[in-house]
Order: sequence, then structure tokens, then C-alpha cells
Amino acid sequence: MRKNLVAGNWKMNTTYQDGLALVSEITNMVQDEVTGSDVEVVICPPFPFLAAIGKQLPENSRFHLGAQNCSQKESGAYTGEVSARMLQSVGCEYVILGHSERRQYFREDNELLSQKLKAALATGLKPIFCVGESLETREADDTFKFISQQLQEGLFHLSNEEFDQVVIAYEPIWAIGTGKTATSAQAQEVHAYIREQIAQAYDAEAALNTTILYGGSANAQNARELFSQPDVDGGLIGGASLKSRDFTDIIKSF
Ligand SMILES: O=C[C@H](O)COP(=O)(O)O
Repeated sequence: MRKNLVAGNWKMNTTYQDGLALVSEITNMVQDEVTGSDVEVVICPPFPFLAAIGKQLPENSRFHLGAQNCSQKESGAYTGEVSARMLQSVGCEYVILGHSERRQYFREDNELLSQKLKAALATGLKPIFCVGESLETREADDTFKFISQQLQEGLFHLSNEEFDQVVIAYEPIWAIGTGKTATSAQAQEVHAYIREQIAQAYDAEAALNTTILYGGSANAQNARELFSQPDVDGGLIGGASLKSRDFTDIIKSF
């Protein structure tokens, strides 16, 4: 079901000790300052800290635990891999899949991502599935075509029931970690396009009910403007999720 959601993707940052301190600051600030809103908050720390950080999240609250990746394999001799079931067993409810950094540095393609999605969904994890174009693609005026292909090949093979569990994050690669944010109009245009594509692949109800996040240098200054767009339901936040004051202010931006 569509909701306002802010997810903090810590990427490969913090130590165990710093991570615990950060989540404690975030939960305290949010509980003190965010009252009248139903925004959901997902904290996505690195794998080794998931269990401990999950225990620090207040129970039955707006806070949820998410991972940054999972294996497409169920279990077995796959050295170094982390399965969806393992994530679920330490309290994860969400998993980020298809982040551009994984597509770029770890060669994850739409075929592999479609297998990871299936593995996550089979375990009951909710995927936050990322799509987004490079600067080159945008400048060639191919953004819509590119996003459509990522959706078709990566996501739209899911059944209606499976698709219901998915959150989509639009993250233009040129805006990630660069300090260069998409304008609210640019974000809205692509979000609306994604919703149209969902309506075509599934139906109008699925399109209306899907939560679509924006990611890419979102911060405490620009979040309110981005989140006020009709098709932007929140954010997938990188750098600013590592600063408790900034992250809390983003959560307050609805
Ligand atoms: O997953 C988060 C996105 O990659 C955005 O990162 P950023 O906020 O540091 O640009």
C-alpha cells in the first residue's frame, strides 16, 4: 500500500560503534520531534550491524530495518553471500535491490536482479527496487526508454501479488553523491512516467498504490520541495542519512 517513506542507505559507512551511536541519535530525535505524521522510516546499515541495530529500533513504531543487498541463492556453498532468509531472521523487513552502485561495480544486471527479487519476495522481504539513468542517457534524451527497460526486464515479471510488496526508488545516477539533485519537476516527471508504466504492466490501482521514492543528493534543504510533488512518496537517502540532524529533518519534510 502506498505510504510516505524515508529510507536511509548507509552504504559502506560507519563502524559498529558509530552505527549504534547514530541509530540511537536518530531514534531519539525522531521520537521527540516527529509526531503528527505517519511517515515510515527504514534504516539500512551494513550487514554486520543489522542484528544489533534492529534491536535498537523501537518496537511497533515507524522504524523498520532494511538490508542493502541479498543473494539470489537460497542457501548453500556460496562463500561470502547473505541470503534473504538470513536477513529476515535478524529482523529485516526491507532489502534494497538494483542500486546503481551494485549495477555498476558488481555487474548486477536486470536478469540477476529479477532472481534476487524473487528470492527476497519468497522470504517475505519487501524490495526497494532502484532504477535511474546516467547523465549520458539523460543528455541523449533516452531517460524514459532506459527506465522503461529497467522496469520491464527487472521488475514487471512479478505477479500482481508480488508486485504489491515492492517499493520503487528513482535514483538518477548523475545525482547520487554528487550534490547535484534532480529538480522537483525532473523527479516528478520520471515518477509520473513510472506510475504510467505500472498502470500498463499491471493496472491503475497498482499504479496508484505503489510507493515511489526519490534518491540522489536529497537533503534537509530540498526534501520538502521534492516530497511535495504528487508522485514522490519519500526518499532513499545516502549521505544525509549518516547525519542524525539532517536525516531527522528529512523525515520531518512531509
Ligand atoms: O541510496 C541512496 C542514494 O544512492 C542516494 O545517495 P546520496 O543521497 O548520497 O546522493
